[in-house]
Amino acid sequence: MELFEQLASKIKGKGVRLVFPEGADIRIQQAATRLAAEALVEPVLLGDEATIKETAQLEGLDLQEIKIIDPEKYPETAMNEMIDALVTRRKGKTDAVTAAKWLTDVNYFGTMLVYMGLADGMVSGATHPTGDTVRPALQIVKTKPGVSRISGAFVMQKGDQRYIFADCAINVDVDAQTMAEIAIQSAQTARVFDIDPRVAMLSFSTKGSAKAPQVDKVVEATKLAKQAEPTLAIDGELQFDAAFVGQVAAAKAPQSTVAGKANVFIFPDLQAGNIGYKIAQRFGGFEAIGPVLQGLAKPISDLSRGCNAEDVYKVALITAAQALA
Ligand SMILES: CC(C)(COP(=O)(O)OP(=O)(O)OC[C@H]1O[C@@H](n2cnc3c(N)ncnc32)[C@H](O)[C@@H]1OP(=O)(O)O)[C@@H](O)C(=O)NCCC(=O)NCCS
Ligand SMILES: CC(=O)OP(=O)(O)O
Repeated sequence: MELFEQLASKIKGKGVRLVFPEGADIRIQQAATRLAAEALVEPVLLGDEATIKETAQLEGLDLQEIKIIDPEKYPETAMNEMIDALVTRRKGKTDAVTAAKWLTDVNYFGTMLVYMGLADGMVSGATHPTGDTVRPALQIVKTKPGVSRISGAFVMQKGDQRYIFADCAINVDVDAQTMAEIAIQSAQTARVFDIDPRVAMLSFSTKGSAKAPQVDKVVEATKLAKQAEPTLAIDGELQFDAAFVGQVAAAKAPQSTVAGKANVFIFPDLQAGNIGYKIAQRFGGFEAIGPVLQGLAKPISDLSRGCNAEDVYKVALITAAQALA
């Protein structure tokens, strides 16, 4: 069964409540109506009800079955409870005035619905940049036990080829420890998507071909990841061609058991990761699904602003499956 059919069969009829803060966006509405019609998700759209319905009507979409919450008209008692919960969660870092201000932002409001258990997950980022989408989750939902940094992976898919790229979305620069943690998290993400992970720690150098502090970081990260998970198939530092192409691997890293056959690619910083996935997507014709946020305590997913309704639908399936995991 194809990946998204598998996810759909897992979540169908389970009543997973996903909040979509960008309720007036047509791509969100198209995905939400499809998810509701297929009984995969119970979508909750945030925003001004009249605007949301006007957009839907123009596109001929029927939102009868879909819940809409206008944060501006949220009942006063419920809003006060939300402010209190946010202030308590922030443990002295955020006062009630700031909390009330934050909650005028749909991403904070949606994140609080998830944090308070009033929704099971959230999908946003079709119109908001990643920072604005994920910051509330980093501040409020925070990491799962045992994880120190959240990161963003993409599932890159074309035909029967499927790979994981990370971090392509969150950590602007990483030290060796964080890069090692991202590698381990990404191997776990790979298993969720039926990929048996072989992890390449990417660099502009292969096995000492160049000397620079940036290369040392990748070597150190590889060592730390191996120490943390000795059975994981992981190697570095590797250039992308050595990681991916058998012939190049034979020349550049003949001793490596990962080189030439890697399927999980860990980038040394966000410049490389974000540029890398977009090149594979736009030149290489790969579908880029994600970013799938790794390490959050509750599922909140970001979208690329370049997404279409199909991307929103797929990210929603992943988010709903994470909510049931
Ligand atoms: C994600 C991002 C917005 C966080 O930046 P920020 O808001 O300036 O982060 P701060 O350092 O102020 O931290 C805010 C909170 O989030 C937490 N946080 C930040 N990054 C985190 C991470 N990777 N994992 C876990 N927590 C994190 C901090 O600990 C802090 O928590 P606190 O308020 O409880 O102390 C920022 O790293 C960013 O812009 N990344 C790039 C996003 C992007 O544009 N990607 C490309 C497109 S996908
Ligand atoms: C993931 C990503 O690059 O997002 P955006 O295109 O919205 O910046």
